[in-house]
Amino acid sequence: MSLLSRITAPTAPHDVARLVATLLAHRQGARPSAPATLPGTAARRAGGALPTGPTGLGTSAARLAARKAAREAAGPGGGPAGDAPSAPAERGSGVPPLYCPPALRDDPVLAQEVNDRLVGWAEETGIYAGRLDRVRAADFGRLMMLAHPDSDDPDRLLAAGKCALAEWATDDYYCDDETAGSRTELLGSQLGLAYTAVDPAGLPVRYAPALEKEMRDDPVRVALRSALAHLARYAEPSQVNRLRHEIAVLFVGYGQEGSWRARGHMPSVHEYLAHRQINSFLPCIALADAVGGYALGATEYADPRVRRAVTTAATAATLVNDLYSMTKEHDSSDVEFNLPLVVAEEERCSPREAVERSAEIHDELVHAFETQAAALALTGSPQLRRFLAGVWAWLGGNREWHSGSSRYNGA
Ligand SMILES: CC(C)=CCC/C(C)=C(\C)COP(=O)(O)OP(=O)(O)O
Repeated sequence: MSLLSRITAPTAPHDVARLVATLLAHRQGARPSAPATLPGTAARRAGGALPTGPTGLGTSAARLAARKAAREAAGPGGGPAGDAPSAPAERGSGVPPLYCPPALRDDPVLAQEVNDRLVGWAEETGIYAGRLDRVRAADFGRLMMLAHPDSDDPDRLLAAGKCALAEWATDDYYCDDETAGSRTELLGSQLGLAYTAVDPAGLPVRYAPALEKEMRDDPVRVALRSALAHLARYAEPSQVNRLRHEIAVLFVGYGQEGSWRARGHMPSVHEYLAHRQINSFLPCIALADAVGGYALGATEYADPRVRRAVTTAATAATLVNDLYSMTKEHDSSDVEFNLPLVVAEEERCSPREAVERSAEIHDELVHAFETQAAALALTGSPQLRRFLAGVWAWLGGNREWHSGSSRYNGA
């Protein structure tokens, strides 16, 4: 069975029939049963990861500051009683069942090979120095294995893993981990130089060595440059260029979050959701074809309908991150943002209601992608069909990884 044929309802054999069934189910408000849920994601333990406090105009900045102060006062892992699902055994278990495909394969041997090589590479670049045990435990190799089931090639998976880890390191080092040295006032300067690692600046000869030194002196920039070089062994220039574009967009998102942090701004739900489209896993998802060993053409990738579908999927995948990382973010001494927090703030609802509402929003986006992808598959190229199937598979692998990774489950 092709990956694509698993995107839509399995009962209807014909593509058009499947599309009609999907559209009708959505229009009638029926809730198609989700594909089999994956181990560890079904528990519905209510958590209180969100704060209560004063409401009304102008109070969100105060709440941000108060939350940060409370976390600092509570110390590592601490928090007001009943304010978060912070007991390690409960971590990740407050996530409601999500409408999300299952991971299409589990190959621990392949995952470990990719992970070992990825950690070795991280050590060479200098990212996460002194924290490599945590990187190993988070098992980004497993994420690549789960999210790209149409490649058994560890080196292709490694190339994608390097890109992902370098993008994550950019976030950790520059944006939201003060223990890794992030400082909001430096964010724009650092992102500007980091982008140069991805899209080299052609300087006059006299100035090139100084810039080259800047590139080599910073582990994040070393990692970004090295990751793109590895990917270029497998990707066509148009695919590398696609990644550059997605990384540029990602960096805009990093800057937006930095601006919120700097001025103590709590975004509205619509503002946050638009942000989560750009500060998202799209740079990872965009590699589905390069990792799979084929190329979706630049024109088809840029088709607004394809863009809409792919960005919708990327937002959904990133909301999975929001749901699974709530506890990690609550325990952090830094100011963090996630959808449940933003929903609770705007809707003045309980933490549990905000989590449920966030899960509904996620599900709506996955249904939307499913419908859009089914329609596109009818008229698109074989490469587009395979790509959309790859995006679907990425969603399943992503959720499976989040449900088990020590990054979110407090190992
Ligand atoms: C791999 C990649 C493209 C990452 C970029 C965006 C990113 C860091 C996430 C989508 C994860 O969000 P967040 O900042 O909340 O990260 P963690 O929860 O700390 O993993």
